[in-house]
Amino acid sequence: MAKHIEVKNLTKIYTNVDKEFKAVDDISLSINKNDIYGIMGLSGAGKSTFIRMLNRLEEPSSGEIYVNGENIVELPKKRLLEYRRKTGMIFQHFNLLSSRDVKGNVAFALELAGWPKNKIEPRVDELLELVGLEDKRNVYPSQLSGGQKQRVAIARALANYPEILLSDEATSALDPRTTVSILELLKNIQKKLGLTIVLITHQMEVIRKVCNRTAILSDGKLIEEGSTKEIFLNPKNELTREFVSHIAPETENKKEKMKITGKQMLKLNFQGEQAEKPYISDMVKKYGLDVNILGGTIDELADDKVGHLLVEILGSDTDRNSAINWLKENKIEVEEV
Ligand SMILES: Nc1ncnc2c1ncn2[C@@H]1O[C@H](COP(=O)(O)OP(=O)(O)OP(=O)(O)O)[C@@H](O)[C@H]1O
Repeated sequence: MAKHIEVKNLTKIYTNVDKEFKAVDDISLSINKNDIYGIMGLSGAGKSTFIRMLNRLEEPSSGEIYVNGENIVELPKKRLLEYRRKTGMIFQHFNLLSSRDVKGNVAFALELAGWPKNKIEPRVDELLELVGLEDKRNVYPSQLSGGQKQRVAIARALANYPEILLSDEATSALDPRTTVSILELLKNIQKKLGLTIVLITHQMEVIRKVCNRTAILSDGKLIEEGSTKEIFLNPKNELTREFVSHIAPETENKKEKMKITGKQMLKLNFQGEQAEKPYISDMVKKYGLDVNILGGTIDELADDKVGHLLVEILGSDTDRNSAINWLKENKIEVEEV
């Protein structure tokens, strides 16, 4: 995969009164071309500061950001403007101009970029079709729903054929159903236009639905990074585990009880097609065991699925061990919890 954005030791220090505060603390990561790269963290983790440094709406205190191999931290003003034009951005509160109608809002980005007048209208029509708003071209933002406003903002962000789209909590102000439709739109335009999308969110659902790679931030630091599949399948950090919690509260109680009674609970991690195959019933038949199923989930990811099952396997130690080995031979991860 070709690297599109490479961030090296990026740090942002704010000075409040005379105290220094690291909002982003020495983050290094790589984003490939055509990724939908999710950055997740709690409020105050540094997500906004991080993404705003990617187009230098925020100036880094130190570190480098290579985009197609060029360090954009060092870009002179004119080149920075050009780069920003090729890096669209959408926001939680849409940032539309209330005095302009839908077509005027989209045209604004083209006017700023110096497009000739006769080329603006056909491009606006093309963009409105792309986001499904052809019939709203003469409507003002105050007459639009949140989802429609975000579609206008997306059309505007795509106006100058960007290679990168930055999304700053674009679905946070939307209801769940509208969130899904905007995420679907992002997924479609990514494919259609070959974009690289970087999005920040505090919702793991957003990551699950659209992102192929994910970074988790906490207190300005990168605490985990990898394919979304790996993060859902095998979260390493405590906080990531919490975000991807596969274990319902009642199962947590059972887990505590089992600890007290000395019983062993296993977590089985399935991926892709495995998540739908009847491994447990096959294992029961093969080894003559009993299995107590304590909980389970299947997470549908953007382009894959992962499943988790919490079980207690009842039988002799030898049969149990053989069954566990058989699961492992079938490439199912088995974890003692
Ligand atoms: N201009 C600023 N001056 C001082 N501190 C700031 C400034 N901007 C952000 N911060 C601080 O930096 C930290 C990270 O903020 P940031 O907005 O990047 O976090 P976030 O993860 O996007 O949070 P949220 O989801 O709440 O927006 C916070 O503690 C915030 O108070």
